[in-house]
Amino acid sequence: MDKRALKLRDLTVLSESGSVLAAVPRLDVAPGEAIGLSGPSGAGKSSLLFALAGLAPQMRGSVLWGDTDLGSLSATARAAFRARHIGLIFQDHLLFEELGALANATVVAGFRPRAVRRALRLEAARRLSALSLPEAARDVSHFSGGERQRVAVARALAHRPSILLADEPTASLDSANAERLTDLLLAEARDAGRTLIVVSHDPNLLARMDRVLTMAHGALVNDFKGTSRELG
Ligand SMILES: Nc1ncnc2c1ncn2[C@@H]1O[C@H](COP(=O)(O)OP(=O)(O)OP(=O)(O)O)[C@@H](O)[C@H]1O
Repeated sequence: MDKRALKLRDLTVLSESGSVLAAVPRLDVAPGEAIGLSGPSGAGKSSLLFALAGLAPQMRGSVLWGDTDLGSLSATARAAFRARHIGLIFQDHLLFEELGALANATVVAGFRPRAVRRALRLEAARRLSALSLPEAARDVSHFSGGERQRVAVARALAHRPSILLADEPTASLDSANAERLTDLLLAEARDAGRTLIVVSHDPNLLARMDRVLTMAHGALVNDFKGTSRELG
């Protein structure tokens, strides 16, 4: 079954101590849809995005990518699913400062079988050079904000995932770099038919998504696709 299709059913995302961070009774995302997730600070957007990657501290209910329910998998099986199907771009990039761009972009290789690691490294190197990044071996600590963000994109895409999740990818960029990154994310999603879900406050980015979901107080309050639809 197509892993790019997302179904949430009675999802509750909880903190380590059991407080509710986000609750979504029902949500369906079609394969290849580009979704923006907006809403005020503290609304639960990152918590929901992390749950979609199987990284919530705790959760109840179902996060179904195709026929795989992340909630029913062990932590090891969730990590394996992520390494195969999900590309993640974190807020503030979360790069390993002491490593070069290529080492950062191929971190996921450690979670994949030996047989696919070489292909993955080649793909990461190809992407870095296509993104015009400086010397792949140089520590990323010396990179500019835009360059760091491109390393994060190369890392998210090196294993050719069918799902791309990004948490405020343009937050630390100037407007020209933000627009370039939005172009890149949408091209990567559309060219390969990837499902793209992006948490963002950036109105320019949100305006270019197929559909924008708005959250408040841990709940989805609006689902906008061409014509606004208030959720009951
Ligand atoms: N692990 C956790 N334990 C306890 N509280 C948490 C945890 N993670 C997030 N929170 C709290 O849950 C709320 C939602 O956080 P979240 O990061 O999901 O919001 P957000 O909508 O992404 O906000 P922002 O736009 O500021 O990034 C916040 O009040 C946050 O402090």
